[in-house]
Formats: sequence, C-alpha cells, structure tokens
Amino acid sequence: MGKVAVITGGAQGIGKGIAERLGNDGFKIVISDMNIDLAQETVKEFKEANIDALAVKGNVSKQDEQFAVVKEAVDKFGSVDVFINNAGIDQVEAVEDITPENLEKIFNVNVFGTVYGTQAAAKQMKKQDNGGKIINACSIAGKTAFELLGAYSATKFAVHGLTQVSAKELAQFNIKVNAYCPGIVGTGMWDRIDEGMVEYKGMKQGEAWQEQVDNIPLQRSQTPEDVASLVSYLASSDADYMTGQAINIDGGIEVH
Ligand SMILES: NC(=O)c1ccc[n+]([C@@H]2O[C@H](COP(=O)([O-])OP(=O)(O)OC[C@H]3O[C@@H](n4cnc5c(N)ncnc54)[C@H](O)[C@@H]3O)[C@@H](O)[C@H]2O)c1
Repeated sequence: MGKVAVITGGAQGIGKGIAERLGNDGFKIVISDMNIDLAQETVKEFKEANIDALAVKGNVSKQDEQFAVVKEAVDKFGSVDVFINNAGIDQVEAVEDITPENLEKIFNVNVFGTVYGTQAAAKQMKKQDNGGKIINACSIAGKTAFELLGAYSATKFAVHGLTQVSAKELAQFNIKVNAYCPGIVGTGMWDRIDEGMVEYKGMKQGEAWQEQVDNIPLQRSQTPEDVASLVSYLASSDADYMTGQAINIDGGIEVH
C-alpha cells in the first residue's frame, strides 16, 4: 500500500497546492475541510489527474472530528503517514479592537486545531512501524509579528512553539514534526487581509497586498506551489533526520 497524507483545509489555497503536489509525489490524499462541497470538487479534479483521493468533512477546532478524519483515512487507505495541520483563518484588527469572540474563534482554529490534529495523527502513527510526519502551517507572522495581525501572529507564534514541543515529545516514536512558514501567498486569505487593511488604513483595494509584495526580496508574490515544494521535501524520506524546525519559504522576507 502507498503512503497516505491527510491535509486539513485542503479544499483550496495552499492546502490544495500541497495536496496536489503530494498526490503527484505518489501519496494517497485525504482532504479534510469544513467546506465539504469544495473539498469534493477538488477531489474530483485530482481523480481526473489520476491522484487517489478522498474528501472528508472536518472542523479542525473539534477534537472528535479530527480523530474521525484519521479513522476515515485509515479505513480507506490503511495508514496515516503524513498529517498536515494546514487549515487556518485570518483576522485584521488592531490589538485594541480585538473582541473576545474573535480571539476565541482564531485560537480555536489555528491553535486548538493544531493540537487536536497532532493528537489524532500521533495516536495513529504510534501504532505504525515507520512512525510518521506531522507538518504544521506556521507563517512569517509566527517569527515576527505583523501590524494589524495581532491575534493571527499570536496564533502562529503558538504553532511555532507547538511544533517544537511536539517534535521533542514524539521523536521517541519516530514521529517528526516540522512547520512551513509562507510569506505573501495569493489565496482567499490574502484577499480578506487586503480587504481588512484597506478598511483600517483607508487604502485602495489591492494596495495593502501590493505594499507587501513590493517588499519581497525575490520580487514576486508567492504561489501555493512554492509552499508545496518545501512540504514535499518535509514529507519525504529526504527529511527523515529533521524535526522541530519551522522553515521560511517566503522569497527572503524573514531571515530567522
Ligand atoms: N496565504 C498566505 O499568505 C499565508 C501565509 C502564511 C501562512 N499561511 C497559512 O497557510 C494556511 C492555509 O492558508 P490559505 O491562504 O490557503 O487559506 P485559505 O483561506 O485560502 O484556505 C483555507 C482552507 O481552510 C479551510 N478551513 C478554514 N477553517 C477551517 C476549519 N475550522 N476546519 C477545517 N477547515 C477549515 C477553508 O474552508 C479553506 O478551504 C493557513 O494556516 C494560513 O494561516 C497563509
């Protein structure tokens, strides 16, 4: 049986790019997403391209749903070799304006979701002879905080910390835990961030996005495929001696 990768939030954006790349690398793909209609459309597209894939409805902020996703993956494909805690949400708000509801919502998805995904994946991987790999979506905002992205940055700093502690605790079971830190990627998330910044700063539509892109040393915005190439490496046996790392893939914006 081939190796199996679960990607949360894999219906679109970076997660979809990662799922497609790992599918082409030979993994069987399980896409878990709250948006099941879109996840099913993505799986249909993948199947047409000869990628063996399954869509499962899952809200990452619900612990039982994360365990159910892993069970469905094992029932269908026999194992979970790679689990990608990719699903995440954004919020544009000055620290002084963050509401308790928004704070709870973003921590529920970005932080609690990563904890629950790690728990579900680790439980399964500990039963497997060859362990597994857990890969978390961090961000350049998990290394240096961004103005108006206070709550978001705080969640990504948390994911950075969780990556390190999970790596230390799970190494004894041959489970490696690493993270990818993208920069400015043209997805639905950045459309929403641009919208929020336009509102806060009185900018024109697209101006906040352009301001960020103009500051990228490699002088272009990033694609999901750019991120997927790093994740492909982290998921492969070439990365068997790597754990606990949060790696920037951002065109040179962040250098630590
Ligand atoms: N876009 C960027 O520039 C950028 C940069 C750095 C890090 N990231 C991180 O990469 C990851 C993916 O970002 P993206 O830009 O592709 O986002 P996106 O908004 O384009 O896609 C996110 C996907 O996650 C799903 N999702 C949202 N909440 C969910 C939940 N509770 N349970 C299950 N699925 C859920 C959505 O339905 C969607 O399919 C996120 O963790 C994000 O923080 C993105």
